[in-house]
Amino acid sequence: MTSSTARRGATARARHLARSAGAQAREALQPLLLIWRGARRGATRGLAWLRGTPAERRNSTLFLTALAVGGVTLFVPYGPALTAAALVGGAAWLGRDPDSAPPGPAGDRPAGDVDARLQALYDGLAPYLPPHPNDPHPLYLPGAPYQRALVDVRTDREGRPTALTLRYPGHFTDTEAPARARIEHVVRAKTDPGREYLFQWDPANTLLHVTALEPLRTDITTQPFVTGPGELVLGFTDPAATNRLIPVLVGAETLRAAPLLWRGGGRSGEPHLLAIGHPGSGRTTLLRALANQVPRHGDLVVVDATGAGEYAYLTGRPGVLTVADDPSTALATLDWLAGETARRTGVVTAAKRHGHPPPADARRPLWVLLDGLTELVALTPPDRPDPRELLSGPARHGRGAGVALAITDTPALLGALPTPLADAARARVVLGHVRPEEARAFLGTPLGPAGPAWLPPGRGWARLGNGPVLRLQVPYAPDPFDEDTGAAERAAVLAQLPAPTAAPAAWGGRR
Ligand SMILES: Nc1ncnc2c1ncn2[C@@H]1O[C@H](COP(=O)(O)OP(=O)(O)OP(=O)(O)O)[C@@H](O)[C@H]1O
Repeated sequence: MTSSTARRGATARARHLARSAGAQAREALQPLLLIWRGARRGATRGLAWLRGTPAERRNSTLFLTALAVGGVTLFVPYGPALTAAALVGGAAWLGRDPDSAPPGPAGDRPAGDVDARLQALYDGLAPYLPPHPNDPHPLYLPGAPYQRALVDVRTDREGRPTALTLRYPGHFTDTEAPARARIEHVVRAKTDPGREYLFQWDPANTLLHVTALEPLRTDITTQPFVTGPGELVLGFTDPAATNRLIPVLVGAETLRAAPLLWRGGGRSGEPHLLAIGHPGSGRTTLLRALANQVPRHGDLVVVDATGAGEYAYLTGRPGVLTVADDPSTALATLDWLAGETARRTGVVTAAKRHGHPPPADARRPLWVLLDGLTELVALTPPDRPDPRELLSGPARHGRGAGVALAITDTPALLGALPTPLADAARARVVLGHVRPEEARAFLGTPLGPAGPAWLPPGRGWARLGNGPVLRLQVPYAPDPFDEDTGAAERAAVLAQLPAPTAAPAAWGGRR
């Protein structure tokens, strides 16, 4: 052994001894550190409580506490020892390991970061929640500690807030959507703009509960989903929002995911669907995801006003009546649809009148998917009927005739819908970011969870009838004929569909 090797060995031994001595000392001092940490946390929370509580309540609570503690210390046998034990026990409980400790920024590992972030949030909110002139104890004062108004803060391991409750002054206009939106905007911007938050306002207690939501999965691809007859999967949502999970294949793994199901057409409370979004938000993908599921449930008609040929792969497959992707064929198809709905309605009514079940050709579900209503209106020659008028009959009578419409468009569609269509299209989907007032007008209620600054394509919200607004991620349903589509995705789409039986006809296989 050389002398340098011997020196290195001695140094390593010395380091090892020092490390284990340090570890033993830390272990021996652990209870004291625990109590010290707990005492600091207790003091911080106590101070926050003192600052944030109105004087009358604060004084009466302090008086009662002092009375109880004094009474126990002076008059109960072993009172002083009991009081000391309670204080030490309380401090030890508060000082438990950060991960199991009661949530709160103070004393946790990334405390500096968390405190700075929460203080920035508090300071950012202060201008929007100014004190009332007569309020002697304002909740929000520039420069005041954030603990005055931000309570119940929970953070993740990186120190980012995952849940918090903020108190706001009683005079804040919490019933007005723009005022709420301003506060929600500040909270998002100052905590983590990349995350999605659920804002729950509690006007009765002047509290706002903020919860960071886990992102929805974006890796579910179109596939034969396990659904009941007549149910189509619009996409997937939060498991807590539905009472149903279905198996889905992601890569080689089978997972359980929460589907958002739409039952269109006959006997449905939401017989028709409207989806709005800006270009690139995933409207075509939503319709393709629906189209791939239809052949198992009924007949399919596709009207593609975009003319991009993104549904051509459906042409000639059993159950696909037509794929109309030029304006003239599209208008002829809608004309036929109006007549077909009237025919079915007449047949069903006559059968009922005679006490017979309606014949199969009037009952077979017919799903009509229309991509780009406004575009089709713009392309319609002046001497042809307006497509919106052609859709009014199917919208009004579709429920009884087994006809379901699913229409996508831009948010501009809102003001231009004929009443029968607007009334009957009770399944509504918003894809991507649209203006809050547009979302509110379209869904009939404000968006619940506010989206992050960036949304992946196919991400949005859905509302079925008068139900709640739910988060939605549409499954990836690419055009298998697109050269950018990967081989696995192409195979997945084609495997979902019955093989074509006919060569593409001039205007599909219209019957
Ligand atoms: N659920 C999804 N998962 C993954 N990628 C998606 C999803 N939805 C859409 N995309 C991708 O986003 C892009 C735009 O989608 P899509 O064509 O469906 O949007 P659009 O609203 O119809 O827009 P445009 O009118 O411009 O076609 C496409 O590249 C598509 O593959």
